[in-house]
Amino acid sequence: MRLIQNMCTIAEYPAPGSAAAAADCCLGAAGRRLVKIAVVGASGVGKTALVVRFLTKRFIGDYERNAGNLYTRQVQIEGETLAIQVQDTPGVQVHENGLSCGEQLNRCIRWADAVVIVFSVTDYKSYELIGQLHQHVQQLHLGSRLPVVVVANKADLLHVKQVDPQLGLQLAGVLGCSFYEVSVSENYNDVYNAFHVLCKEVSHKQQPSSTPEKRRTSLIPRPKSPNMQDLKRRFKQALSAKVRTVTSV
Ligand SMILES: Nc1nc2c(ncn2[C@@H]2O[C@H](COP(=O)(O)OP(=O)(O)OP(=O)(O)O)[C@@H](O)[C@H]2O)c(=O)[nH]1
Repeated sequence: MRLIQNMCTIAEYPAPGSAAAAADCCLGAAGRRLVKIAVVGASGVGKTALVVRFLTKRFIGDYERNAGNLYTRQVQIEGETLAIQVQDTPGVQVHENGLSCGEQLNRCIRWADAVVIVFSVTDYKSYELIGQLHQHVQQLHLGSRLPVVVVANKADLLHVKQVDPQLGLQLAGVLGCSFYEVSVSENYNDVYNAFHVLCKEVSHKQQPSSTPEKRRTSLIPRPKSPNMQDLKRRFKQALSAKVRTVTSV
């Protein structure tokens, strides 16, 4: 769904893949490091609500159909301010022979540095999609394992619950992802934490484990420590020279 009007706190960005988007692909505003996140999942699971909550802290409850909007905010990760772009996506369709991800959705996934896969605890089918969606995401990023967080939404709707969150937790564990059960309508902190953990993961991935400078330093051979025999010999030489000097005086 598309965010309803009047979100003046959110800056809208050009669609992924456009020339304007390509221009700021690595650095966000003010030269900050940029983390690009796509939010995917079945229709109606609360993707737009999740994005809006993360960006504005507000739950509005009424959203238009998704127009594939891209939004931005800044987040502090380990003392650094990162620019974050969040891409809301159209709901994934399911057909007899599996997932049907349109080209728009695939483009968003390819563009992203990380993905939030959302399902609703009130919709078992949306949960069943998670495994396939995760596989699809990784296939579009062959060669580099994309950070993914699985989010189980609508935890407040206990009376119509169809999925035990434990199932989500187990599945996320099998897929090697973090897992958050949230109620977008009732709790901002869990939503924030889900995005925060993902940003942290991307941030660590973006930073090379050791800088070229460090690597070069580690390649310079360290001076050999003198061996004990040599030390003893030199010590004896110095001692006898001193004795000679003393006796000659
Ligand atoms: N009770 C409750 N309702 C929620 C929650 N999150 C979202 N909703 C409602 O679920 C409905 C669908 O939310 P959307 O954010 O539009 O879902 P979507 O995944 O973007 O849907 P598509 O655009 O069709 O893919 C809306 O009526 C929201 O108000 C939640 O945590 N609790």
